[in-house]
Amino acid sequence: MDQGKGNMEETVISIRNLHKSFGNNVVLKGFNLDLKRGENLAVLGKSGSGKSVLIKCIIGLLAPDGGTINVLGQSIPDLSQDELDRTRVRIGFLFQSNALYDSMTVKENLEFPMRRHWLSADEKKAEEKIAEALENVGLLHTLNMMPVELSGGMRKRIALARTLILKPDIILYDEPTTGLDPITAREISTLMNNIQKKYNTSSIIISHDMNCIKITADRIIILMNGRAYAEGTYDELVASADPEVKQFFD
Ligand SMILES: Nc1ncnc2c1ncn2[C@@H]1O[C@H](COP(=O)(O)OP(=O)(O)OP(=O)(O)O)[C@@H](O)[C@H]1O
Repeated sequence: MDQGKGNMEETVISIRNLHKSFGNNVVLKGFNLDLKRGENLAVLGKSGSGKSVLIKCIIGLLAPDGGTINVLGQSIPDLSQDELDRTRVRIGFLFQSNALYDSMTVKENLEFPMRRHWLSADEKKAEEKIAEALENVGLLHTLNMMPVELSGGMRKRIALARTLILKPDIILYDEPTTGLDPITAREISTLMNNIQKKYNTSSIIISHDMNCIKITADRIIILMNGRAYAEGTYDELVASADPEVKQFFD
């Protein structure tokens, strides 16, 4: 792991012995995870293995049946709705479904999270934040454009800029490159790394795109049978002789 990325020792998410079932469907059965400050962690797993359930438990959308989930020093299942909302402001999401509002300009789309969290009533400061976020994704010139005028890759960048507006400590990426051509997917992956370096953000990346994982992940956890089955860097896991691990890299 790159030790030059800041204080790698601070743990921003710690999950221990997480259990979650839906009726007889046992999804998570003793899952553990630690995410360090400034780290990009990829979670790999087959379809239906529980990656989305894990993310939903982390942001308090699903209550676990057992175990502990600590995010930025808070025990998520024990928080009141107000406390949960305050913690969620520090977590950015880039989900596949994170669509832009088609009836709003890029600028208005980026104002949206600030308005929702009643941040930055000062118009000038808000404009500076929007410009900084757009500069980070190389799209300052799109400020007054409508989403329909943008390509898929540009829309993804704008969605990422919108996530950056609130300067999150943690970014959760769910399939960030799905639906993009390989070149654009690589550009988004590189951008994810640039943002990680610039703001020392910590990320959990859920993706089936092994190129994206190779570019972005400092560490990978393979979620299988409800547990963290294997863990390591891309290079460590790609060299594994375990057929269960190998199948992800073939
Ligand atoms: N709200 C829910 N109620 C009942 N079952 C659920 C619920 N959410 C998820 N599940 C079940 O939990 C299991 C794991 O689902 P999950 O969506 O986390 O998989 P995933 O690893 O994210 O899959 P994919 O890669 O296809 O997105 C599935 O069997 C799913 O049917």
